[in-house]
Amino acid sequence: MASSNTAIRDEPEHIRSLLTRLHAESKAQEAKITRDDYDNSNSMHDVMRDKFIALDEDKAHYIYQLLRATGATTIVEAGTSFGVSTIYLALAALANAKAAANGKQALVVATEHEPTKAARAREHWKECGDDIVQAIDLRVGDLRETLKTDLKEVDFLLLDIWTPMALPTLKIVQPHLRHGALIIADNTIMAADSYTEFLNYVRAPGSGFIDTTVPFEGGLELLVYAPSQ
Ligand SMILES: C[S@@+](CC[C@H](N)C(=O)[O-])C[C@H]1O[C@@H](n2cnc3c(N)ncnc32)[C@H](O)[C@@H]1O
Repeated sequence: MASSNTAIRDEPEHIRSLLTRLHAESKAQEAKITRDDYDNSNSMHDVMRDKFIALDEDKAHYIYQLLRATGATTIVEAGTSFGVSTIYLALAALANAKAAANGKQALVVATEHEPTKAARAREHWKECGDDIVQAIDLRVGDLRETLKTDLKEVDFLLLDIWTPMALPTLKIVQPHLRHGALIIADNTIMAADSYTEFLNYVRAPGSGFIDTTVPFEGGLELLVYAPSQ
C-alpha cells in the first residue's frame, strides 16, 4: 500500500523531515539484511542491535490517523528500537491532549531491550523537541519486567516487537486496556506462523477482542478491546 504522506502534514516540518530521513535509513538497512546474518551464532538481538526495523511509513501514518480519530492520550509501545514509530505516537497523543483540553497529559510508554538502541531513540526525540521528549516514558530492559508496574489506563497498544513477545505483552497490558482500546500488531500476514498463538488468543470466542487484518504489506492486525461488561 503506497503512503499518501499526508496524515502528518500539519505536524512541524523539522519532525516530518527527520521521519522521512529515518524511514529511508531503515529501508536501506533492511535491504542489506541477508539470511547469513541469522546463522546459529547470532541471536535476534545480536543481528538487530544496530538496525532500525522501523514500522513502515504508510502504517505509521495510518496509526497516527487512528490515534487522532480515537483521541488516545495514553499509549504503550512494545518495541521502540531507534524511536521512529514512537515519534508518531507522541505527536498524536500531544495533539489529542491539546484538543481535549481536559487536563489529560500525553503519555507514550516506550520499551526497548537494548540500551544502545534506547540511547539512539532518545537522540532522535531530542531532535524533535521538548514536547516530544516529555511525552515519552522510555523503559529500558525486557518489557516483561518493565511493563509490570506503573501503567495507567491504556488507550492504545502498538505491538511492533519480535513476534514471540506479542502475546506475553498483550497479556501484561490487557488488564490496563480501557474498554474500546485499540491494539495494532505488525506483520501478522508475513509472520502468520509465529503469530498463531496470539491470533488464536484474540480470535477465541469471548476473548473480548474484535479483530481485522488490514491488508498493508506484511499485514497489520487491528484489534478493538470490547469485552462484554
Ligand atoms: C521491530 S523493532 C521496533 C521498531 C520501532 N517500533 C520503530 O518503528 O522504529 C522491535 C524492537 O523490539 C525490541 N525488543 C525485542 N524484544 C524485546 C523485549 N523483550 N523487551 C523490550 N524490547 C524488545 C528489539 O530490540 C527491537 O529494537
